Amino acid sequence: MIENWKYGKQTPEQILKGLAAKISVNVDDPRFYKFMDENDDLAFLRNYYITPEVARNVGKENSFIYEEGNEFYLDFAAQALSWQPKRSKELVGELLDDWARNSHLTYTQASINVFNDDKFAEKVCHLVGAHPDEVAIMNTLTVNLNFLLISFYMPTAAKYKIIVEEDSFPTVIYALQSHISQRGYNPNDLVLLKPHEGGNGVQLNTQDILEVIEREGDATALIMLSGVQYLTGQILDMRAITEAAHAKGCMIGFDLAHAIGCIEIQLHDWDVDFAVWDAYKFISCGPGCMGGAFMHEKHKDNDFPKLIGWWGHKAETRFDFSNVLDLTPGINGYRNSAPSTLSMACIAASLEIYEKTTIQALRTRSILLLGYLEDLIKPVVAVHNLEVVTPANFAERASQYTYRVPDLNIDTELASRHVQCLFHHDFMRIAVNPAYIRYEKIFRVVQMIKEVLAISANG
Ligand SMILES: Cc1ncc(COP(=O)(O)O)c(C=O)c1O
Ligand SMILES: Nc1ccccc1C(=O)C[C@H](N)C(=O)O
Repeated sequence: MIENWKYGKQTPEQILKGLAAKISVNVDDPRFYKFMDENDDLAFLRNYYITPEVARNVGKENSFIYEEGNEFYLDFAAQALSWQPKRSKELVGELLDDWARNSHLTYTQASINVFNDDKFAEKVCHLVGAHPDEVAIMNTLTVNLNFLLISFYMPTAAKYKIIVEEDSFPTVIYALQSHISQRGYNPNDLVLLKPHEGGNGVQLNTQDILEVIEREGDATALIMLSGVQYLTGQILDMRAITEAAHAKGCMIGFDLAHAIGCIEIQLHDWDVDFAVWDAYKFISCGPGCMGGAFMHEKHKDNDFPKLIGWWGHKAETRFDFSNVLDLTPGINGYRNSAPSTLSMACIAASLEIYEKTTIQALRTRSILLLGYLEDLIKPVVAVHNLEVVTPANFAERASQYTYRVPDLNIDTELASRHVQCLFHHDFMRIAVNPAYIRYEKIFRVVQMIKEVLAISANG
């Protein structure tokens, strides 16, 4: 599942221990995070982002993150929104200036962005392991999912079910149910993948999924899963599941919201039928920014039902304004409207950063950062008897660490310490953006969690 782990059989724990031994300290010693931050090949990347700051002297003098010179926020909510690239404002500003100066879209620099949205697909495709013409930059995740379900959910009397995770992000369930109802089937025709029995009540197991596909596949039209499960950070084995889906004649799609920018993905080689993502999570393109969609090139000339608009017409003749459609083959034929140039400017700013590194390098950094977090937090969660639901095997987890905090009201305490992470029910989810989180920040967030849990236990 992990394609390019440069450390052979060593776990992140072993690597970190080995590095700490080299400078004769323990992993939990502050000298270790200093050493790691000073010797980090990707440390330069964070300079391309604006560090969130707020007014400093708001009290809490006793807490050491408030020392002069320290960054204020401890940002671990990359699964909702990531830092702003410095270039975003510049590029959006250029666009706004251009718009102010020129009254007609075709005379502005904006037009260059709008008319070349194909160029953006060329830059994004390597993040999902696709060919350029298998990727379209368009809409937002749920909209793309709804568009693609029109094509990829084609139920028949004998083959009409959809397999999906029980703990899927709700939008996926809503979208699937709406399609099932519209085609006259029953929303209960969703086959829900349950967490592994005897496991921690949340994690899935590849073997279980393959068994469900074996059992239900003949009556199943579509399998729709996450690439990375949003609650646990678990990576699903997209290659194995896709193979099993196809063996049963099912279409398969993935929600990559928490996967893009975090893990290595090879949609083309794995033969995935379609995938959708948004761009405001790990890849920092800004709140509500346009996302993207993938459709395998084998479906390029499909005659599936689909929704069509003028931006799907071939670019060369789109502006002939003929009423005779000449559709762009592949996923780019699914584009309906002219893209949002403001979104494009933000995407451009973020992609400039991704061009300075590789997804393999980011994944390696993310594994080590998460390994460090795990090393530090293990004793803390053990003391409080909290259940970790992120896979213990580093190859099976993306860039998030989750544990359950039943009956512990620690979210407001953490927020008041400017720790940003996400809470869902009793899940506490700490997401680490490998593009800018430093080892020091991880050290500090664990200190905060320790402090807050101690208060909660005593209170
Ligand atoms: C796993 C997952 N899928 C889908 C979405 C919805 O994305 P959008 O708001 O772009 O439709 C989110 C987050 O908002 C998500 O975390
Ligand atoms: N778009 C948002 C707007 C507001 C608050 C959260 C979100 C999220 O994206 C939640 C996230 N996707 C999650 O994994 O819970």
